[in-house]
Amino acid sequence: MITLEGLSKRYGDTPAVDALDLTVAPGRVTGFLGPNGAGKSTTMRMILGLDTPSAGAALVDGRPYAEWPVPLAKAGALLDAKALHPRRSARNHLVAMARSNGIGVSRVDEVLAIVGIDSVGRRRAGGFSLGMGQRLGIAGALLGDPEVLLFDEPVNGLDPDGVRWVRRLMRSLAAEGRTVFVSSHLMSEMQLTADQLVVIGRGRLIADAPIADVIAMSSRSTVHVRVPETAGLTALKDRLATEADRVDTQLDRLIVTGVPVERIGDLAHELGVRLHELRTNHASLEEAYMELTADSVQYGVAEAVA
Ligand SMILES: Nc1ncnc2c1ncn2[C@@H]1O[C@H](COP(=O)(O)OP(=O)(O)OP(=O)(O)O)[C@@H](O)[C@H]1O
Repeated sequence: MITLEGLSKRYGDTPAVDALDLTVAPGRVTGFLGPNGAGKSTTMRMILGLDTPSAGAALVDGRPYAEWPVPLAKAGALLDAKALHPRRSARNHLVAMARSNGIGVSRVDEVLAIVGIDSVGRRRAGGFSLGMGQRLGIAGALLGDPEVLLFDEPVNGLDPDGVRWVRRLMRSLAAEGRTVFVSSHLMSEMQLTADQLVVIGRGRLIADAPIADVIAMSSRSTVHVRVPETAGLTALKDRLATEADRVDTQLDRLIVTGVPVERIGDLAHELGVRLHELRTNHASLEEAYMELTADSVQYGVAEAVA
């Protein structure tokens, strides 16, 4: 488990992370989202003791990461896949990491095989492609067989096969009861991988909720109701107008925002209105995310008018 308590980091006058309170629970994949400069990497660095908080605390299983006797056995991370000695072989890079944590060298060969780069383990890591470098970074994260895993943009540079592999790996690590905290800008990928979403903007928490709730809360999620009789359509529309955020009519169809599908079904039943269709049109995660972060985008460009 990861716990953030009032976690803050300032660089000069700029707050990079601003009073974050958060629990990242085991047994699920938690996606960590936010616009460029939102503070995701800074938060991850503070969890790993690589940056010192200006205020508050970041705890891994109740203690600062660095205080664990074998840190790599508690938490493993992929932060910057390029942060390695370019002339060292991939295997030697992992051997050095393992030795510093008292981890047996046999585990190095295990993790090289898990990430699928065992055949190139003796090649210089500096000559690796972006995707191979990511795999090596993930091998490093898995080295201590840790309970907590942090991945900053893990699918960066991976081909579709590699992306699927990372998705399955994250899901299986979470299924084993581990805490998996992963940042990404790829919304479609997050929608497939994450159970829980944490969204930050300008260093502050915007949302911490199951992915299904984030999507359901979006105003882009609507319920479509098809009503064959005009009188019924009008009656249901008038009734919905008292509690919906918005009701639009398209021919024999009502498009309702802000009322759950179950409630609409109940209201139609109460009014004796016959329905030919009742379905939820879910927003995509990308739509929900854009809406949540609209006020926090620092480096956005004005959207072109079609
Ligand atoms: N070493 C540093 N010195 C000064 N400012 C920094 C430093 N590191 C980060 N920042 C600033 O802190 C803020 C948060 O940056 P951070 O890299 O954590 O964001 P991020 O959410 O990871 O962004 P991205 O999605 O672009 O990777 C940004 O405004 C950034 O410019």
